[in-house]
Amino acid sequence: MGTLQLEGVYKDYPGVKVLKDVNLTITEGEIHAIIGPNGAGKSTLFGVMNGDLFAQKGTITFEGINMNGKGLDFAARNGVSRCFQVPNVYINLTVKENILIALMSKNKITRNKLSFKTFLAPVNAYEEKIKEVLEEVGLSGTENQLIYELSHGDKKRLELAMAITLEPTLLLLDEPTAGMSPEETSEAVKLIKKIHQTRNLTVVITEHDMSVVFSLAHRITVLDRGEIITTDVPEEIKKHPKVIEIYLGK
Ligand SMILES: Nc1ncnc2c1ncn2[C@@H]1O[C@H](COP(=O)(O)OP(=O)(O)OP(=O)(O)O)[C@@H](O)[C@H]1O
Repeated sequence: MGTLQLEGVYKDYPGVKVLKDVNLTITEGEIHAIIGPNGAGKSTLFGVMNGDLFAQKGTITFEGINMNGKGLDFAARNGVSRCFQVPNVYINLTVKENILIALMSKNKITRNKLSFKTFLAPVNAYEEKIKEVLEEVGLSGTENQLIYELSHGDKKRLELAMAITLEPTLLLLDEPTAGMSPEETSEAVKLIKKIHQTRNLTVVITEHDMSVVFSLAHRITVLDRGEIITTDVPEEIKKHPKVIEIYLGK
């Protein structure tokens, strides 16, 4: 459970070759960080990992299931959830309604199959679950707030709540602390650690903030111009010449 395998993966956009022969195993239960300079292909790699993007060559399997290009819904149904750099939340709805949408999609209830009355009915049934998940991410009491009233950090917490509502075994977090204040960043690190532990998850993050990477990751993969330079434990990564060149400017 929870192992993601990429073998010989190539991903091009029209006229741009991005991922080149990517071979990577994300091991069950680890927190694995993907780092690299801007444009290295980190977001593209994420898109390929959860089937949002189709890799022209290679295989992507999660728990033995082929994920390549199968789409976000397929990934979510098979235990893979993703949070985006810019929180992917419904801005015209309340916090509670956002969680409700995630819960309903998990239970395959689609709005167009239901009358408005029955669409609203599950709210009561899910009330307890909504409360629990908001408490888990530190958003208790915000149920009826509209999204524009939330701080950036709280929008990220809400997106995380929506992702874990889907009960994934693999959670992909694309720059989980981007745009956060130092206080929000340190809270986000604590929250990711807690959720990883209590939910027994495999987690992959991309992140530019090396203090976040080194406080979270068990293993780190360095990506440069679409190629994996190395995958190793943090102590070794800190000594790697390419990492020193990119991140410490030497
Ligand atoms: N939809 C697209 N069409 C064409 N080229 C794209 C597309 N998306 C990304 N690229 C290009 O692919 C390369 C890798 O982009 P990607 O966003 O994956 O890198 P990244 O490492 O996540 O960068 P950053 O750290 O800036 O977010 C870049 O050269 C980018 O311009």
